[in-house]
Amino acid sequence: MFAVNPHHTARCLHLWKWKPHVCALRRHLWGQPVTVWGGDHVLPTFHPTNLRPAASYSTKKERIDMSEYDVEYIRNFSIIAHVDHGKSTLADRLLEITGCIPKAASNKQVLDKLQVERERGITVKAQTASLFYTYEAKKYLLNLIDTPGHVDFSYEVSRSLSACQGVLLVVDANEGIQAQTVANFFLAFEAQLSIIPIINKIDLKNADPERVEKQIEKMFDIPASDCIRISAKLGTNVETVLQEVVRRLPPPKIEKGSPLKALLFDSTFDHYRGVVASIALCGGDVCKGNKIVSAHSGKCYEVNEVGILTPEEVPAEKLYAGQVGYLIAGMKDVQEAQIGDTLHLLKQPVEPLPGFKPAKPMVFAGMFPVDQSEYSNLKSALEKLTLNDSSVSVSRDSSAALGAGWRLGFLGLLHMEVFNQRLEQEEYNASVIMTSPTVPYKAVLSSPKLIKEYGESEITIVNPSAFPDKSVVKEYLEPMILGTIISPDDYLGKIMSLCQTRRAEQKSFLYIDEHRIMMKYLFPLNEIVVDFYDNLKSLSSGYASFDYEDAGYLPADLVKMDILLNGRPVEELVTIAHREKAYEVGKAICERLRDAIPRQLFEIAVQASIGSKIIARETTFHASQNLMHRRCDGDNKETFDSSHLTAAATVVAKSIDTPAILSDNTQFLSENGCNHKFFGIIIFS
Ligand SMILES: Nc1nc2c(ncn2[C@@H]2O[C@H](COP(=O)(O)OP(=O)(O)OP(=O)(O)O)[C@@H](O)[C@H]2O)c(=O)[nH]1
Repeated sequence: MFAVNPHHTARCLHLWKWKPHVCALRRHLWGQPVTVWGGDHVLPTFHPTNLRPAASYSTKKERIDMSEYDVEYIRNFSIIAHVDHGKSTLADRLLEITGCIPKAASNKQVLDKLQVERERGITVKAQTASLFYTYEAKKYLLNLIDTPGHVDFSYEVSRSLSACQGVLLVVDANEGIQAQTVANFFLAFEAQLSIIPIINKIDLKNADPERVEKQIEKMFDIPASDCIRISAKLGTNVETVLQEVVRRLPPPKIEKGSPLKALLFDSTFDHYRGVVASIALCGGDVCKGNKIVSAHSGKCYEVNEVGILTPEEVPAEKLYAGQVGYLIAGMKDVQEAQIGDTLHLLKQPVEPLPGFKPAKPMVFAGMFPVDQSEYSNLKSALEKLTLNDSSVSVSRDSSAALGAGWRLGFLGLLHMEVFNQRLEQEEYNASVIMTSPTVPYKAVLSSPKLIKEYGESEITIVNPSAFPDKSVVKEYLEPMILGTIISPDDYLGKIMSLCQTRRAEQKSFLYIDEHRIMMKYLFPLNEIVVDFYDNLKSLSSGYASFDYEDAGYLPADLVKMDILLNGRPVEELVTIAHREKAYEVGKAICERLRDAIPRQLFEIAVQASIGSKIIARETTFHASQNLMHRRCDGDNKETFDSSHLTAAATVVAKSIDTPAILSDNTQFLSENGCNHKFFGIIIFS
């Protein structure tokens, strides 16, 4: 549709020197959107001090002997909790007590190793650490998995739980049970794991552990006396946690006498060594030189290395039944390490383990290289990163304005932002343009010709520009979610009216203590995916929490809305809206585009249309109008953003045949870790 303008591309590239982040253009236009281990020879910095002195562990690559840890002395557990309730801080203390890391005030969220985790202060990738703990004169091997708290990463939690027999359910002594506490409890409960409730942050002035214990008793039917009160920050009572892990959690169930049967529950990619697979051994043992087979692909590999994480890699002579560790076996192709796969020895097949339900993407967006010559580099970066994050779905996509790219599916917007940030950071160093996110709609086709073409009558639409016309469709379906909101009852009225404006239907209502309520609502996914959580947080002064689960599809009266610039439809700006809200959405997009497109010496008509009917129109400001949109951050440094903004700027620029330069925006880090940005201006030169 539009020719690529090299002048524009060069300018965009120039702007990329600021290392842009993902922006929520949608916020603006639509009203609101592992560690990679060191090289083979990198030695672990930390080590189980109770096994060998530090001095002997500095130059040679030694192999640890894991044979003394018989299954009855093994405990595999995850730490689960609502966001910020202190999982990673508790993990730090457990690592210190067991000597995995030296005690130091600087130990802060040691297991959050990714740059994105450190910058955002949240866990996005589950992380394993093997702790060695002596209790009543017996040596125990405790395998701990620190998990993320945010709903977008609950897939990481459910995978981690498959390698465990128990969990530490951490609850903040001040905030009490929150939405993700409930969601995580049920994940553990459904997996039939033993649950140890931990009341954390008892050092806080407003801590009320008694109230939280009562909540736990009422909500989860766990006696208050089972709760352990701790301060992970100060280390108060943390040793008790270790003792209770040994006492209350069962050892792993293994198949005695079985040959190797290992669950591949996570993987990371190392540029030098290929796939580093996290495995839990349900039977048999594995060591260097073994020939193993993937039950999923039938491919055979020779094991190069096995080991444990302390949390750094420590190679082991052998891993035994019940143990959790890592395995490197020359899997070079990213498709080879299927999460949920069962590994067994060559010629000794076993019944494969049940595996995992594949992750279901909730949000889709287009991703394009800034410069098309970067396509193959970006492709390889994407392949590698998707190995570290298998919950992202990838398919090819192309756009007239943005060239060849991909359509990616994410578990939520935070997930999408984190994925992009990782792509730009770490060793991938890729510059990308992201288009506005959309949810996956479905259409039940009525046209026999189309049914034949697609090979099925129900199709999923992940790209709004491919939304089929009403004339060939029996009905449209939209994705639904069951949302859980927990809040003090003071905000009840405001929350209920917010939910009403989002087309939600209340399903249940419960007081979890005298003042806190838990409500369940059925929402269209599209209504909550972008700004719902922020609105909820701001109207409840930060006290309400929100979590959701998939609730299938329901019929909906959907329409495809085109956005026209000077009468020309712009493919990349197509959006899908509910008919009831189409006018509101169209008007908001037009107004934002009007503000976003800088003043010209001529006027630009911005219109929203459904079919041939124009439903909203705005005209851009004339150059003579003195309008100032600039916004700067606290330090008065200009920050700006590339992704969605650039997608819009590029298509807008091409639509009016003018090169674009992007300018400043502001950003803030909301409480749930979402990095939201607003852009201020697009200047055309
Ligand atoms: N006062 C106090 N603060 C704590 C305690 N434990 C954790 N914190 C603080 O709570 C904040 C969140 O702690 P994290 O350990 O990152 O929480 P998390 O549950 O791992 O967070 P996510 O991984 O993002 O879900 C940090 O600022 C910690 O310093 C505690 O016992 N007392």
